[in-house]
Formats: sequence, C-alpha cells, structure tokens
Amino acid sequence: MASMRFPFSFPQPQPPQFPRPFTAFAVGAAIAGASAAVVAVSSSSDRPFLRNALNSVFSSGHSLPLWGSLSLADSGVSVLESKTGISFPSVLASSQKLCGIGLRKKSVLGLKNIDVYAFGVYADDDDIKTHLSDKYGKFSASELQGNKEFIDDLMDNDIPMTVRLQIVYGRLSIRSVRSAFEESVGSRLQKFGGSDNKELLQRFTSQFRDEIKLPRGSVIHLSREKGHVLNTSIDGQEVGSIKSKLLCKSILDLYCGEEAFDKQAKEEIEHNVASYL
Ligand SMILES: CCCCCCCCCCCC(=O)O
Repeated sequence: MASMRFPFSFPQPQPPQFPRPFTAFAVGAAIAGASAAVVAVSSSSDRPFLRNALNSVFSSGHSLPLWGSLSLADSGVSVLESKTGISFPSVLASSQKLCGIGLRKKSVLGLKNIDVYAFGVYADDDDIKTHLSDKYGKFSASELQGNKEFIDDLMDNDIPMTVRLQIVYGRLSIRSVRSAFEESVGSRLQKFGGSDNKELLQRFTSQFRDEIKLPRGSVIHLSREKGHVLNTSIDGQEVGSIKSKLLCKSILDLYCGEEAFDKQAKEEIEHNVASYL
C-alpha cells in the first residue's frame, strides 16, 4: 500500500533527523502502537506543517523508526489542524486517505477575516493509480507539483473523492451557507460550464434546508462517488445526491483548483495524490 508523504523539510537541529519526505501518519502510528494517535499539522500562514507534530513527538520521549515511510493501514490516527484544533481521521470508512488539510477563511463585510471551517480532502490510492498511472506514473511527485493538467485530470476523472468540512465558526446560519455556496460553486459552474447552470446550482444549494443547524463542530461531507455523483451529508445524514460531472469538478476546484481557498493545502493535496502513483 502506498504511503502518505508530505513535502516539507524539517528544522535543522532537531534530533533525530528524518529523511525527507517523511510519513506524518506513520509517526503517530509508531508512537501509539495499535491505539489512536493524533498528529498536529499546522496550517497557519507561516506553515511549518509537520514541525509542530514532530516537535511534540520528539519531546514525548518516544523513540521513532528511521525508515522513510509506512503504510496507513494500521490507522486510528488523526491529524490535527493546529490553528483550529480540529482533527481529521487519516482514513475514512470508504478507505479514502487524507491527502491534505486546510482552512477556509472568509471576510465579513470586507473587514474581518474569520475562520469558517477546516477541511480535509480524501482519495483512495488504488483509484488514483487506476485513473492516473498510465499518463503520470513515470513522473515523480515533485515533477508533478504545480502541473495544471495533472490537477485537471484529478478533477475531471471519475475518481471517488471526499471533501470533509468541519465548521469552526460558531454562528453560521444555513442561509449564509447557501449564499456562500452560491458564490463559490456558482463561479466554478460558470467557469467550467458556462452561464446556463442556475438550475443545477439551485438543486445543490437547496439541499441545505432551513431547518438544518450547523453549530461549531458540524461535519459536512461532499463526496464524489462513482459515476460523478455528488453525495452531500451533514453529521452522517445524507441530505442529497446529484449526478453531475460539472458539479463534482466545481466542488473539487474550490480545494484543489487554480484558485483554491488555501494554496498550501492545494500543494499538499497535489503532492500526496502524486505520491500514490
Ligand atoms: C459568515 C461567513 C459565512 C460563510 C459560510 C460558508 C459555509 C460553507 C460554504 C462552503 C463553500 C465555501 O467555502 O465557499
């Protein structure tokens, strides 16, 4: 099974030194043995990413393996988004693996930037191989970094993927969620499909019905299933399912595309997906 790799170098005088790239989740798993572990990953603007995670591991006094990568199969490991404290399972029940995490900020009234939700993007390494190996298998992850065609193929192909959003902002109204989706998904539908997509956008946003509450901690899954079907669930309850290649691509573009909400998360996703090939 392929391993999860993060494209970061580590601070110099930290003993012990690890070869780059290292497997964030394997660190957690190695410490925890069979039990659950949490790996902190910073996604603040200066982003030392795994530095925090590894620092806390080093200071815990555990001795760590020096091999470069491990399988995620021995899971039970979560990754902590350190700015918000939100944790993401490294593997979903669907067996999709975490490829990257990020933070969605939004300015309110053009003034204050608030942290609205943290997100994680998941995909299955076998699906990635099946769809992208022929074309990209001969390239290394760093060669594929920033390759627009590669990301376009990831977004266009019938590859099951999940975006997990976990709400940070405690006063979110369902109306503001609908209107944020109208703006962000609406602009992508227009970008990829032209102007005649109002009905599709309305079908999608109307899944977020008035009676739904989204307190801090609520989890929304936007999952592209086989056949370009977008399933939406909130706290484990399915709220809708729409078959549309254009809609699936538009959702993924928010997190992996050219104008992704969180550029660092996009790079992380790109690198980890490429390392599955
Ligand atoms: C007060 C800010 C309200 C913002 C609500 C955003 C909630 C989810 C929207 C998801 C899509 C997006 O991030 O644009």
